[in-house]
Amino acid sequence: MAVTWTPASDSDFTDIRYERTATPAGGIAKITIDRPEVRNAFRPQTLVEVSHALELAREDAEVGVIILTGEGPHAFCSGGDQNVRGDTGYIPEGETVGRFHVTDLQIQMRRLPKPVVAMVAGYAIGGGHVLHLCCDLTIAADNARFGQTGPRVGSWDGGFGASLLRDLVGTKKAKEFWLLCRQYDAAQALDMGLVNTVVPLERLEEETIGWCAEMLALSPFALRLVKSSFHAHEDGYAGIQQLAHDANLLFYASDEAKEGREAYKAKRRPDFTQFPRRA
Ligand SMILES: CC(C)(COP(=O)(O)OP(=O)(O)OC[C@H]1O[C@@H](n2cnc3c(N)ncnc32)[C@H](O)[C@@H]1OP(=O)(O)O)[C@@H](O)C(=O)NCCC(=O)NCCSC(=O)CCC(=O)c1ccccc1C(=O)O
Repeated sequence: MAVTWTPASDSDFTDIRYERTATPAGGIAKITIDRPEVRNAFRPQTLVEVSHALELAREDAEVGVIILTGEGPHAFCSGGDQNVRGDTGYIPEGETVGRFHVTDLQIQMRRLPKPVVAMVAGYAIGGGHVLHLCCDLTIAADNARFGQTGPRVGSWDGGFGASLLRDLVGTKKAKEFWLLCRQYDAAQALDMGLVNTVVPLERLEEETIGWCAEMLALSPFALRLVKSSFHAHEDGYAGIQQLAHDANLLFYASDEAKEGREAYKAKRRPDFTQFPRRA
């Protein structure tokens, strides 16, 4: 399915593009890291903008699925921009002290109650590889290459970069990624369960849209629960909290929960006897 993308924000993004398209089943948002001159490496500003765009997509009731991608055929993302890496983290322009903006972004992607799909052409390397790991699905072009470079450049990610990778490819292979810093092509990535499918580069967006359209045809709240169910185990207490709060959202619509609310407002004792104690 070929689609037309429309810029979808008043924000003055410098490092990304935020676009939307409408399909009969609902809207798709696309966030494109737009720094091809550095293989779409991210600097703090890039991540601030991605985070803002994710929030826009979350709050947009028309949007059901979000695509994260990189500009051009050469790279999805090559991780942290080594030119703005200081001794205190990655340093925003005009500031002297840095941090890892990617820490919060990874959590935001996991928390987001809509599926996030990585659309990968070219390199997904370093912190860029971790971003694809944090996406719910990955659609790869046949020129995609995956790998971690941390130990080569004096860095590592023992968070999602290790744990999610291990969940996908197994401990030995995940350690191989990190201990040898090799790169793996798209066929190898598919073989080891790192990506969902591989298609010719020229069909990458069409295929990704197809997967998004399939999800858009499904129950949005069921998709939300599927996502939080997976993360309940993977993300520990924070994952359980997300799933529990999602369930509570549903419970709020029940007569039983409404009785508690209405009784409180009416300053009377709640009458829960009308509700069955289900076996
Ligand atoms: C990606 C490459 C394999 C692509 O190779 P190639 O196609 O041959 O292109 P190049 O000629 O190498 O690159 C073109 C141009 O881009 C510049 N560039 C590429 N990547 C970066 C980068 N990451 N930072 C800055 N600049 C970059 C390159 O220098 C060239 O510029 P010219 O001026 O034209 O020469 C290859 O480019 C490559 O290996 N790149 C480096 C990959 C890398 O090591 N990335 C950093 C890994 S560390 C990291 O990402 C930490 C991230 C993070 O914030 C973090 C912190 C704490 C916990 C977890 C994380 C986390 O992992 O997320």
